[in-house]
Amino acid sequence: MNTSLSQQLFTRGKAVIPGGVNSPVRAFKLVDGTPFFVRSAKGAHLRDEDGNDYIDYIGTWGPAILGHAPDKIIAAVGDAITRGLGYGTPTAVEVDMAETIVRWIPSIDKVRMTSSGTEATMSAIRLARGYTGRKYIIKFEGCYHGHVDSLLVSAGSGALTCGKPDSAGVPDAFAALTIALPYNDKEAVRQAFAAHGSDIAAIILEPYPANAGLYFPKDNFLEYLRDITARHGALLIFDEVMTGFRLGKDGVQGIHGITPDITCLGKVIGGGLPVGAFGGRADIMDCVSPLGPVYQAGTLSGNPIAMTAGLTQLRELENTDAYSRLENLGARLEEGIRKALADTGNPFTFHRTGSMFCLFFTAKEVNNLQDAMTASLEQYRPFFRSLLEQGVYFAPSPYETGFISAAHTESDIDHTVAAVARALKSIG
Ligand SMILES: Cc1ncc(COP(=O)(O)O)c(C=O)c1O
Ligand SMILES: N[C@H](C=O)CCC(=O)O
Repeated sequence: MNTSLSQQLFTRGKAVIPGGVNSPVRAFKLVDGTPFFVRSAKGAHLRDEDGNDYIDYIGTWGPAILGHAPDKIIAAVGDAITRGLGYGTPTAVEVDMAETIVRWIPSIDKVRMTSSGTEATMSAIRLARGYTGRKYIIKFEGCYHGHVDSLLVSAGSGALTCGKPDSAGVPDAFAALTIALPYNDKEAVRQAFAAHGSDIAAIILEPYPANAGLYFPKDNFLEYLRDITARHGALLIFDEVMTGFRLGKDGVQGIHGITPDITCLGKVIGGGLPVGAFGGRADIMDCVSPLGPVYQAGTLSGNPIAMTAGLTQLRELENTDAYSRLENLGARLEEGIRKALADTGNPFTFHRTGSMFCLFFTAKEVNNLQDAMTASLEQYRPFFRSLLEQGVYFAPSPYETGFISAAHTESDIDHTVAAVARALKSIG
């Protein structure tokens, strides 16, 4: 595979952009590689500057649930830009977007749009502190909530990939207000509330953690968190930036029948453009400025082009059989990968829910960050490289989740399964 143009661009990029990338996980640092530079994308495929084609399982890190550049989103955005790129005034499409989110997610009475998932989680914890008048936030090790100062404590995703789960630049005084606990550990949560109960403003979590691999709640962990927060007057914040509208219309909360107080959204609701949102119960959301004392704002928040892209994507999800297609494609991939693992005698752990999946290079059951860290990086590296050389793009880090889009074809999936089988054989 010729990647000379990508290599030249990376050299130029590194001279003027830290690490040559605008978000660390793109740098291929952990897999000792050179990132490919994308020229165009359509459906489930990426084309790089050298003309190589890849079946993509990153999907812009989640937003591209219908695949890249879906015709309907491109047409809607094309139409919207003829009326201007943004006005800094309220628009009809923002109201349509808010009504759609409120209709799909029963725990949300009111919602405020932001320009990223980071802004959504940052605003949500400020709101929780403002509403409760308390200072501590509980998060879980390996969960990633964007690059919010006080949430870059035991963080997943690029922070974990780059070996910096506790970022430099976060004052000790901020980090001291974040209590990081192991996911799925009810006893640790109980002890934190026993020690600090009346000072805990909120628990924030990815209900299905997907930034240190992908793992799931067990033994009614989410129900336990709902109960203990309610008993102590703390808020429960579900960060569904990744899972919201990806796993169905009402996210993980819908799957488990849990009502969080605040929900953070992003990725899919932007249709590929920069969007985030946080929403929840009316009495909590009414604490947000201009109604209440918690300040929150954004020059480009609710940008009409981004709202148009996101709303078009949500309507497509509502009006087509996309979720059942995603489940079928996911099941096909899972069956193929499990067979490849069995055929090659590899005992690795594979997790999937709907269109999200993760292969851990460990035989251990994975229920938290510590389990996820037992996965072998030495095996992931050549596995990743072998796939890439076969034109299949999995995440350049074992701590990220794979995404399938409704634009993947059965033949894409079968090609991928064959590539995975060859990659597994090649690592022995
Ligand atoms: C669960 C979760 N929360 C928050 C974020 C932050 O979103 P963004 O990168 O749009 O700021 C991300 C991804 O980056 C995420 O996966
Ligand atoms: N895992 C991250 C978000 O979900 C990856 C996106 C990024 O940080 O660039």
